[in-house]
Amino acid sequence: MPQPLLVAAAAIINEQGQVLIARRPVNADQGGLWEFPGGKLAPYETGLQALKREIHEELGIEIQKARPLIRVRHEYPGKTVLLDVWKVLDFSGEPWGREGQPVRWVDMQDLGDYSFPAANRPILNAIRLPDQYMVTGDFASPEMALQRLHQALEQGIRLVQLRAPQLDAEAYRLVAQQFLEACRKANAQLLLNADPALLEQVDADGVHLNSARLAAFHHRPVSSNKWLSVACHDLASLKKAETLQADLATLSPIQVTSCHPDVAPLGWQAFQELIKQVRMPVYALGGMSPTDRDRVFGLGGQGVAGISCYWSS
Ligand SMILES: Nc1nc2c([nH]c(=O)n2[C@H]2C[C@H](O)[C@@H](COP(=O)(O)OP(=O)(O)OP(=O)(O)O)O2)c(=O)[nH]1
Ligand SMILES: [Mg+2]
Repeated sequence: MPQPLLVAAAAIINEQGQVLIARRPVNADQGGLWEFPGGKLAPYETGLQALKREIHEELGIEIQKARPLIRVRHEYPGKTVLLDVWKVLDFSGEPWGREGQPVRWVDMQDLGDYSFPAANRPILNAIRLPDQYMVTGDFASPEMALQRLHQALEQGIRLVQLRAPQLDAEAYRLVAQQFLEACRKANAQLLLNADPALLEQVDADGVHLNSARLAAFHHRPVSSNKWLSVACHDLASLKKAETLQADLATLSPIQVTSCHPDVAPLGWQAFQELIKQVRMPVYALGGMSPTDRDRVFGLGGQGVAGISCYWSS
């Protein structure tokens, strides 16, 4: 494999939740396209050092605090880049295009209106997805499920997967419809762990494919304006998720879990090694707690997914 060109780039988000993008010069590589500000690492620089230097040079601001968001390796004809993208949590100054480049604050939902380099698709997904992903656990009645959903939404959960293998298709549809209404009111996103065709009846934000469905599909089963989430357990399933052009994946079990106590966990090192090999936001699932998020960021993951840590009475 060719040595990639190392590039640090910043996802800078303001108090209104808008993202800062800049336009690349027309005569540059990927010229005329929009980008996340940043640039090449100088020799002996770490990603964060390069980020701070480039952002000061290009935008005139000082990064106070940032955390890793996603690392994307991409092969362009004649050039391989490894984009080390950071989420800026605090900065001082007012950004402006110091090199004459147009810069613009863009609403999250409008990012799709701009053309970015091909490498950027996973970055755009990583920016739009939260760092916690709740998967529903057991419930005795739809009322109980809704009550638990409300608790989780109150605690800040903004991405929900309705997993209910105990329900038949009709019962699942009814609960999904109620979940969708509750999620819409809370500005949260709902993914259906169900046949993707159900999206025609329940207009949720996307679907999550379990292992059986992942194996059954050969093409992306949902349109590009819906999320495609995939359950992965090893490199083969992550690669299959990439083939389906999935937007996000869960990788499990990372630790021992109460729901699958007999399955050997992957552990943190395997989590890091596996996600390096795909271009997708990946959530750590299995024996997680919200406090594991910083560790997950450091290893290149999107955040934490869980049943028991979010779905509790
Ligand atoms: N900064 C940035 N670069 C990106 C993005 N997406 C993407 O494919 N790239 C590619 C384009 C380039 O091949 C490479 C960045 O290199 P660059 O030449 O812009 O780096 P630089 O800012 O140090 O530029 P320069 O000082 O050498 O002119 O990464 C992105 O979102 N932001
Ligand atoms: Mg640059």
